Amino acid sequence: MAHIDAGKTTTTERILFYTGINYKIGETHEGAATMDWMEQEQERGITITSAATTCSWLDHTINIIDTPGHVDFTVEVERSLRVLDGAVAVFDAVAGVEPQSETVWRQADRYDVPRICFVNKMDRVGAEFHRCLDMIVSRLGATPLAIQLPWGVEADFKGVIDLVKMKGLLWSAETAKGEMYDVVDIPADHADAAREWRDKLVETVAENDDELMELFLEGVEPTEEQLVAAIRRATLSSALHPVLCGTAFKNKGVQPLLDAIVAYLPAPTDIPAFQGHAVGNEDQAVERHADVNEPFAALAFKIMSDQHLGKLTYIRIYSGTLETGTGVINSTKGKKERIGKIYQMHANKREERSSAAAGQIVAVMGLKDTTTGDTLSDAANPVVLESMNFPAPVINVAIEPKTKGDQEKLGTAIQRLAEEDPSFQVRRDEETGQTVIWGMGELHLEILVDRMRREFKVEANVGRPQVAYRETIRRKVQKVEYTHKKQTGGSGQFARVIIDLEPLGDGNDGYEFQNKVTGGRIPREYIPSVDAGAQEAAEFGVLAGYPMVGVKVTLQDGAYHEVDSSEMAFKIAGSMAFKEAARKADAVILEPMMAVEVTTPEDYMGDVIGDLNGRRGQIQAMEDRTGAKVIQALVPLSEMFGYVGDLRSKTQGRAVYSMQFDSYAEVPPGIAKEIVAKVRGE
Ligand SMILES: Nc1nc2c(ncn2[C@@H]2O[C@H](COP(=O)(O)OP(=O)(O)OP(=O)(O)O)[C@@H](O)[C@H]2O)c(=O)[nH]1
Repeated sequence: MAHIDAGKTTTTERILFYTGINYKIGETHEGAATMDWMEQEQERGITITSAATTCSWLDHTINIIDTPGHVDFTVEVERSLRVLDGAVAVFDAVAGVEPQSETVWRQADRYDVPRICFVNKMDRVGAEFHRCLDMIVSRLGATPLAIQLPWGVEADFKGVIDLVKMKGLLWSAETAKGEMYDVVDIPADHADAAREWRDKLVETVAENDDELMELFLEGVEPTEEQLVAAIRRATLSSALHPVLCGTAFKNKGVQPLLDAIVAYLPAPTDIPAFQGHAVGNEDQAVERHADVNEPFAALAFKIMSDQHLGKLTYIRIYSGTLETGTGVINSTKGKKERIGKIYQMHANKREERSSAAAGQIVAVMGLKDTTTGDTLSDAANPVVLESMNFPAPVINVAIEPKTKGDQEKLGTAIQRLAEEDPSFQVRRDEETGQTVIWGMGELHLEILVDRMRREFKVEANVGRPQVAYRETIRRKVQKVEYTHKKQTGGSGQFARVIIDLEPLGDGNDGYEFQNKVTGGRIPREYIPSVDAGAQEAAEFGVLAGYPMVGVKVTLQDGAYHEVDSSEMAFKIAGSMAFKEAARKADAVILEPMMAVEVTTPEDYMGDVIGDLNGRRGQIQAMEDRTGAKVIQALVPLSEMFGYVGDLRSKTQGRAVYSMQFDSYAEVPPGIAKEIVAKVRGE
């Protein structure tokens, strides 16, 4: 996991090469990386989907998921962190801890994933290992544990000083692919630093591990075995994060990284328990362990449609075993599923297996109803494992098929892509008849549209990206009454409802419904219809057609008619009452705010800040970073379109920026008016 371009894919390619999976190293900038197998990934040199692969090192099986760094694909990181037991955070030795590395670090905190750090690109001009250590402290609030020091830097980077073994690891032959390195005595010019940092290492570990502390207090130098065991314990408890360095591109430092993965990151059996709950009862905890003798339980974390095979579901097996042709239950949805085939995946290649067991990550074919986040379990012993969080999409675009034929293909494409990607949503605007697709950012939507064209042969006109606004209310309104009454020919329609509508508050962006009608004033069977009607109305807001979030509907009272009432009548009444109440409750529009970070030479700082202010940005912080200024600001997404070009021309291409979603905030009244007027075509 890392910020974009830190070198995750390059490092993974080296790993596949050294572990014997690949015979050739695929370079990302040549479009040949195994892990970036999608056409779009190879063209753009970035990772979009997280490919899963399996390799073996020192008699251990390692499952790797190479995740994307671009913030638009954060959902991929989320699901990977949910199913992996450990992570390697890759940093660029020049840029250090960048904003997206901070985000993924926090995601890993949330899932309590132990991590080690790899400071990559030590060969680049400006590389600084120690600054990176400092930034791990200042930006991530974490405790780095340097278990290596760089041996040389930039063009002179030769290898690493191993502070655990107290040896030098030297890659001497630049032409070879770094398969061989020599273990030598620490060179004299690095001896003092090595001693100093070795002492620091032992001290830091001792502070976080009682066993080592005892030795330390007795003044006994720990053996290599004792030290490794103590580092492992401190890493598994996330107290410390071992830090290594190297240059994946120049083939130095990757094998010791693999050694460290085996030595310090957890095996499934190191995890005390995997948490879940009983079916239908979230309060009743159920635990699973990495044990083949326990009942089968697995989490589906990714769906991929393969043009030849159909739907592949990636699962992480937590307990028990799974065999082809057997039945399991999707305990999240309460549906039976049959396991067609089981594959061990190597990026987009696969090997068929007859069974798989606890600890493994495999793809299975034949599942019908399972979507990302669902638990599959033994039918006799169902459990629902903790699922994952998915962020809300912040941007949308209207898409219009060119011909009738394209219309059908578009439907299929959208359905398949939405199955794969939980951060991709679709809505049909009832009034305009337009299909609107929602995603995480411009790049995300661009890739989706591109995939529709290439993989599903859909020709379509695509509108300009729009900000995904939302609506909410500011105050509570009580006893809003609506009566739906219609007399057309035969039986009429009658339904009366009285509702309260209030903000949920506390940043809660959900929807809640409570029924307080008693004494049969509205028959039981009609209550869900009122709820459904209100939800349908909420989906299209009352100001500008955006989803209304953060509201609670309380059904207080109502009336029905023996003959003329129906579910439909109550649904309409629910919907109309909701709209009327929302209009009275001071509805407002919310807009996504982005956390923007700009790194610029000092000369342009004034221009950059002025420009951000002009975009309604609020400057949050400014700091120095080796010859440059870093500006952090909160800016509405609607003001950020085209920022790439503007920043480039204002700073002669010398500033860079990154941005990610931060929160939703109320749109100032003047701008809200403009948004409403635009939607209404005024
Ligand atoms: N100088 C130097 N360049 C490197 C090194 N490692 C990777 N690169 C280059 O940095 C660029 C980005 O590398 P990737 O491996 O694609 O980075 P990534 O983190 O996988 O990027 P995303 O998946 O798009 O987030 C490529 O041009 C690599 O060749 C390194 O150790 N030194």
